[in-house]
Amino acid sequence: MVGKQPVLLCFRPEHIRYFLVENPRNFIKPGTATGAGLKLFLGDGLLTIDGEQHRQQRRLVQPAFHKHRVDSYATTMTRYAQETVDSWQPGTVVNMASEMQYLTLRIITKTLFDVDSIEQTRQLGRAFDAVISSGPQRSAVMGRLLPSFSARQEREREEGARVIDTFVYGLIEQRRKMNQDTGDVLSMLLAAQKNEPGSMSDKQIHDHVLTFVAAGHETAQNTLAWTMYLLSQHPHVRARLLAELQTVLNGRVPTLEDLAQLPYLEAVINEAWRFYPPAWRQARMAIEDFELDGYHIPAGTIAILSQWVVHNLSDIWGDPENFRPERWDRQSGQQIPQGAYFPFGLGPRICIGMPFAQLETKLLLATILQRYVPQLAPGARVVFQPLVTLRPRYGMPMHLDTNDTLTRALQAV
Ligand code: HEM
Repeated sequence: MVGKQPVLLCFRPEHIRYFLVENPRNFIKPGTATGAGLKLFLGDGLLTIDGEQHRQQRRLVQPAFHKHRVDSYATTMTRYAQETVDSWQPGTVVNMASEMQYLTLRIITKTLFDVDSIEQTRQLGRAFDAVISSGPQRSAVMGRLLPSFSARQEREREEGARVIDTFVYGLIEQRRKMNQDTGDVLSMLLAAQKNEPGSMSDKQIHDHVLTFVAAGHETAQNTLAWTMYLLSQHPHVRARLLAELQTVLNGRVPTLEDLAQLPYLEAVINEAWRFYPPAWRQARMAIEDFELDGYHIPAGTIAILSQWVVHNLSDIWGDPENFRPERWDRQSGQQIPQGAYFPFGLGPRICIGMPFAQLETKLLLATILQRYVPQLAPGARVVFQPLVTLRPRYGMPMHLDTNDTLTRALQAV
């Protein structure tokens, strides 16, 4: 019990399957019932609605995330990644967490909403930081276990939320005035509003836009920062990855077509998602009583499902403490039972942005590593901050070694 709230901690793959794949209709997101947690910030976006409303809205927005559509974003992703890399100076230290936040925010606002303003992106990044840093305080269950935040943090959160709201409503307004289909997600939402009266309120569009921007960059930025950290701590893995990139790309910018030739790149990112899952826990609340493992569990119970824990079970993974991309090798890798690995969730509410994130993280990492081999800066403190996502608490200061290091790294193996 947490206070008067019955809570169930579920840490086995079969439990993950039970809640997410086999019985999703008996469970809702706790925040949608209590109005707490992410619901406070994201309102009625796809992440924070349930039942029939969720099924209807997911059907409406799904086409924007089909693979062929997402694939068409590849050149924007690599172009922006190159611009970021061009802005760096060899031999300096950058905070990789905020660099990746800026880059992934730029990509999401450009690809999904056709917005490209450097100043606006920086401002939005700061606003999201302020809002997300105060996230757990308001979460339905976890917030009660964590210390309260100060009045100053609360003011910063409110100011952050205001900046984000102004951006989103401004975007909708601007697009309405243009009255033109630009083929992006926002056009699709506005068209649905026009063609299917009652399907989409203005507030609903606002909440979708906000959700896509928030969910679409926060998790990807963490993936990239953690993956670069892991590579800097595992020179053998890094050397093998750099060798693959050199063989296939030989210094040129990666394209969509190249990705099929880069299986180790994919394995490194899959392993990073196992090791440091950006979404480290999910929660579900029972609508009706249910039976699990012979126990009768009452309606209203909140189940916490944790990627962080399940991705580290030694009877499943053998050596979970080792960062070992080889376990993802298609021929010689491990057999992984369904429910043991779920960085994007599972079942009907699996992350709608998964194809986007898979494409983006591979292209960005490959583009960056063509030019730089980032090393953790001396004296950097790397500490987890498990908020809505798993963030590095003090950022990720990294020294930008150039590709000469590549030769040395390869020789070191
Ligand atoms: C590494 C990147 C990402 C990770 C690890 C991730 C993880 C997740 C997880 C675990 C869920 C399920 C949450 C739950 O059911 O409780 C989810 C849902 C969702 N994600 Fe992602 N995500 C990522 C990238 C993205 C991107 C790029 C977008 C949008 C462009 C996005 C949009 C969403 C949305 C809208 C949902 C709600 C889907 C629904 O309930 O129907 N995510 N994500």
